[in-house]
Amino acid sequence: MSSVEKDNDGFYTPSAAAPAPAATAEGSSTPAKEEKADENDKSDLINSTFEVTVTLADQQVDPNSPLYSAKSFEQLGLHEDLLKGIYAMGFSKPSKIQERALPLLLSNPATNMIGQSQSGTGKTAAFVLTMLSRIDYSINKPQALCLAPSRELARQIMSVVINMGKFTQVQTEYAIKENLPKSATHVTAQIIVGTPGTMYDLLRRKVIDTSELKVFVLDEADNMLDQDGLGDQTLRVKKCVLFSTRYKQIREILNSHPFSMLPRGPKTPQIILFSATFPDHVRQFADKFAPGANKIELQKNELSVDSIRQFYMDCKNEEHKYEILVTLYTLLTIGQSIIFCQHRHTADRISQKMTAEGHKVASLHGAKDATERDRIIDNFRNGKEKVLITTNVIARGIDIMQVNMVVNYDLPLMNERGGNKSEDTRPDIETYIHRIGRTGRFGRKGISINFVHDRKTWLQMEEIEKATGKIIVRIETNDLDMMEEKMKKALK
Ligand SMILES: Nc1ncnc2c1ncn2[C@@H]1O[C@H](COP(=O)(O)OP(=O)(O)OP(=O)(O)O)[C@@H](O)[C@H]1O
Repeated sequence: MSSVEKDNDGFYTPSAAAPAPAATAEGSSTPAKEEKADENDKSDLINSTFEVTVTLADQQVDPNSPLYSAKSFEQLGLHEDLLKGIYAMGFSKPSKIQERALPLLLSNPATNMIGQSQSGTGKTAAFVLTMLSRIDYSINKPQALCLAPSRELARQIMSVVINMGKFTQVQTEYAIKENLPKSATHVTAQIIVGTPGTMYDLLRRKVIDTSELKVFVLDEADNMLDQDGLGDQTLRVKKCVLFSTRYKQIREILNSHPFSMLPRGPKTPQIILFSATFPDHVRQFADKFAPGANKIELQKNELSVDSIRQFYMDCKNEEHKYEILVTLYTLLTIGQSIIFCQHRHTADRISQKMTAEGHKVASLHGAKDATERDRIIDNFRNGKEKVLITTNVIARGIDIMQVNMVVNYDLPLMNERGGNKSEDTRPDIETYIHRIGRTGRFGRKGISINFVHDRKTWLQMEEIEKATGKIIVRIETNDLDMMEEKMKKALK
């Protein structure tokens, strides 16, 4: 049986086991430290720094900023090798979520965590450092699994694991389509990062043995647990994991004390859930998924960072939306920008049309094959492409500092989440928050522009404004100079 993997842009595609590929440059396997560092240089997934206008006022010393911390990384009890990795990445102080979460994540006995913090505030480092801290480097067995909703995000997380762990002996593997582990029977890597369908497939076929598992992370946890999203597949992964650890516990007890009583509760790995959003309907489920968790939560009015200025443009109709986008092209290429559409075919259509008219844009969505997806996102990451037209597939987690503009060509709607809600035209508030969070990373300035073109879309935007508590300012579409001036001012 081949499992089914659901992309974040709402489509199911089979994730049958593909033949194991040769090791790739993005860290599908990391046999030796030297090789790893070298591979990193080549893949350069998170290091591109071209043309970034960093306007970081020192938010890390402002107690009201999500980037603030009263502590240093040394005070968080991290191993020296990890401190070296952190400093090599250019981090000097922890952010608020790192300062608050890491002591809880690293304390013993290990306790589950449900952590919420705005997009771009450093959640990845918090869970990556936990994985790297908890594994026993002398054991060549999987000890930390991390699930993410898209292959792009899984690759990015892997890049952080490899960079932060570059002074350790960590070995890593992917569980994503077409980057399957080199060994078809037995994974020896300690950290595995992947998407839930492929991870489940590898667990089910016992290619991944989780009897030594210490940490189980869900990044973008609300999306990973949502029954309209990836919830079923994530649950299956968890069941496999729990079965395996419980089985090992029973075996150990019976081997040493054949007549002893079995302990009541199963010995489970530490479960870590992180996201910028935890809507009410997922919160209860998250509590069950990560029982007894320490919690770090945001208030509803704190969901997005203030450094992202939000605008809207009144378009006359669908065709006018396209015209405005083309008019914006010069502004879109000042830094880098991501244009979000509702459907794959819209993303393709717009990008084909703009390309034919001489503009340089790329499109990315879940219908493209894995190699092409990797090539497109890597080109965007290293600045070869400046404008990316896409679907919700990269709405979450993708961290590219140079992105200073996000355009919601179509507003995100609940019916894109899947299920049978094709009539549901309510705005998808969480996806909106994640989409605009692709800009304004770690204190940078960014702007988001929503296109509205009729009463329905206007009301949807109003609902978003109410739910997020942030004002969305109108920009005139017929005064180009004023538009440019307003937008440049917002980015200063
Ligand atoms: N302490 C730090 N000092 C400097 N930069 C940091 C620090 N922590 C994280 N960063 C950088 O901030 C950026 C955003 O971090 P990260 O991607 O972990 O955010 P996130 O909270 O997971 O966002 P999202 O909700 O969008 O997934 C990254 O480029 C990361 O390298």
